[in-house]
Amino acid sequence: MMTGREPSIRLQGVNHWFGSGETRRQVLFDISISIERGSLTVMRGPSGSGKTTLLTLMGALRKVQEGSIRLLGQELHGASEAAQEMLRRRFGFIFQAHNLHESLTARQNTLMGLEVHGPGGDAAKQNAAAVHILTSLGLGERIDYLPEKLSGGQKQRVAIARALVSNPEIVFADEPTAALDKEAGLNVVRLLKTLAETRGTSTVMVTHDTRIIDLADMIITIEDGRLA
Ligand SMILES: Nc1ncnc2c1ncn2[C@@H]1O[C@H](COP(=O)(O)OP(=O)(O)OP(=O)(O)O)[C@@H](O)[C@H]1O
Repeated sequence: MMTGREPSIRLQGVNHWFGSGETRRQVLFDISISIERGSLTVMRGPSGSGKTTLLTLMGALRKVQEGSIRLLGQELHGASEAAQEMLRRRFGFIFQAHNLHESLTARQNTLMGLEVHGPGGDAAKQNAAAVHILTSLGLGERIDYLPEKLSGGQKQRVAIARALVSNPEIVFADEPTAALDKEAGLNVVRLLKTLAETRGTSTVMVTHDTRIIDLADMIITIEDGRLA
């Protein structure tokens, strides 16, 4: 369990390689970072610098090759697939390909974010949580729309609702506001900030959006696989 003082995420001496033999190439070099509970951390850097690789390592979506990654007090390096899966259930992921189910409405897609926690739970409460989060993302009028009736930015917001409806302890996001206009993008960040303050949710986000960078508690800049 989370102790009060342990950071949400702590990396020490993380190195990472892709490929094997002749084509083996190091893409991350000696990364050490500590991310506090309830903080908004922005990761930025040039294309190909290693941001997505680092984000997926932190999210327990990729095997740790060298170094230590502690998430919510648990060491990832050497952890079993089952242990990693248990951790991932405590996270929300917002990636660019929103992968909504085309046959499900915004509400039903959002409720899918609760399915990973297994059956059970109070259906009325779950529905209220889905409606609440969709409304706070400006989709109150679109709750029962199918994705085909939504714009790219609206679909993106449904994907964000799905990632947040379970009250994850850590949110990992890769350019979550890329498809959104200025106002919608700021709404997403305000929502994440509110979750940070009220629930201690930590967010790690890859973004180049300067308006979001201004709101960050910590900025991580990666260049050629190294912290700059
Ligand atoms: N599966 C893979 N196999 C081999 N090389 C990879 C793989 N994934 C990424 N790379 C390489 O690792 C480096 C870091 O990639 P990564 O996607 O982490 O960068 P990025 O900073 O997220 O880039 P972008 O901003 O363009 O998304 C790049 O040189 C990339 O070509």
